[in-house]
Amino acid sequence: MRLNGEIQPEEEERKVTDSFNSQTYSIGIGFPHSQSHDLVVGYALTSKKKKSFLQPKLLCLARNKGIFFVAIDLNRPLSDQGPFDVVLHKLSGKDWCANIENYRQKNPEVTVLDPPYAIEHLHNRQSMLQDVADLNLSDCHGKVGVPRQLVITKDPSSIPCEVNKAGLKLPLVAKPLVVDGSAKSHELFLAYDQFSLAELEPPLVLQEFVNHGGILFKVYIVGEIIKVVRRFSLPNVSKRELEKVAGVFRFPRVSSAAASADDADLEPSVAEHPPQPLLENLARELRLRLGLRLFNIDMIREHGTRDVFYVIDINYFPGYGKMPDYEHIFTDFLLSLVQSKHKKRPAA
Ligand SMILES: Nc1ncnc2c1ncn2[C@@H]1O[C@H](COP(=O)(O)OP(=O)(O)OP(=O)(O)O)[C@@H](O)[C@H]1O
Ligand SMILES: O=P(O)(O)O[C@H]1[C@H](OP(=O)(O)O)[C@@H](OP(=O)(O)O)[C@@H](O)[C@@H](O)[C@@H]1OP(=O)(O)O
Ligand SMILES: [Mg+2]
Ligand SMILES: [Mg+2]
Repeated sequence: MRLNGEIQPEEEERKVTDSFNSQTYSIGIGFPHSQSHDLVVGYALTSKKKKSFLQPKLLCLARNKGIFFVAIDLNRPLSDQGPFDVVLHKLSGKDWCANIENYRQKNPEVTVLDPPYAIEHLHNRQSMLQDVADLNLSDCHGKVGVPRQLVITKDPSSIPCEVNKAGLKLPLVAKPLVVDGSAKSHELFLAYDQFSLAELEPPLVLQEFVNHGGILFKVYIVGEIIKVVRRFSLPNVSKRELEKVAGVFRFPRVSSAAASADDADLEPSVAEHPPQPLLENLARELRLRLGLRLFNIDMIREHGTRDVFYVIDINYFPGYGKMPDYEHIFTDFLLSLVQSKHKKRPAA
């Protein structure tokens, strides 16, 4: 069976191979299990996301489990397409948000991952961390907070004074306030003195830099599943360095690199993952409060402590393609959505 618009593993394989001009790897294409109802997942994703997420290994496994991925045609009304059981989306723009929200309300039987108003909450670096700050999570397994931060919306010349008034400690990480998927919204700076910050362009968030031994934990959430990976991050800034250096310095997307720090030879006190019960608490609370099922959390451990953690970033529908075992985790998650829907349905 081929659904209208369904992406085939072999098609995706060809595309991936063509675009990277790399070695072709062969994938066995199985037949869907005979199930009373296959699961149709409509997707609306950027081409970058399609490439990283819809990998042949995901499409193959999905097909074997009776899950079919179908591209949503953005030039046709959503109501004319499908029917879908699930809609996966990550696209920017007000039109798309209005469109998908309207579809969601008219089709309550379709699971839209996730509601656009909930995703919107993560598009601002102040609102994205508000729920973590409100949580004030501190239990016997550790403490999770957010670094102190200040929002600057206008007049960069007022920054030095605002930073003093707020009593923020240097160095500071300057981040664009709005995260809209553009490269610019990931342009970050490290500021060693408050005067140089006047060079930057608001709207910005100025966040205290927390020494964390150069290692960051990416906590991926897929529904109820949590998967943690280690990534390289910025090194500690010593007092001596802070006294000697002045200025603002742009730094690269160090922790987004596919190279994982999982196999690196690290100091155990830096490398040790955050305690599982703490992560479970945090993930459960954020899932509920944010109303999202697909996101990741960037977490760091304050250097020299065992159990003081900070959340510095939350991302919607992150790069799951880099998460080990993502194809199994994701297909199981999609199937669980339908199973829980059937359970909820009252007996006829
Ligand atoms: N407050 C902080 N203290 C220490 N390091 C930080 C802090 N904020 C950011 N960093 C470092 O800068 C990196 C990028 O910051 P952040 O994750 O906020 O940006 P982003 O552009 O949203 O990244 P992503 O690619 O994860 O979306 C972090 O992964 C971490 O290495
Ligand atoms: O670049 P990747 O695909 O790996 O995914 C990154 C993703 O980019 P994409 O959604 O365009 O793919 C980013 O989204 P935007 O903020 O730019 O919207 C953000 O979520 C990063 O945190 C992800 O990296 P990860 O946190 O998983 O390392
Ligand atoms: Mg980040
Ligand atoms: Mg981010």
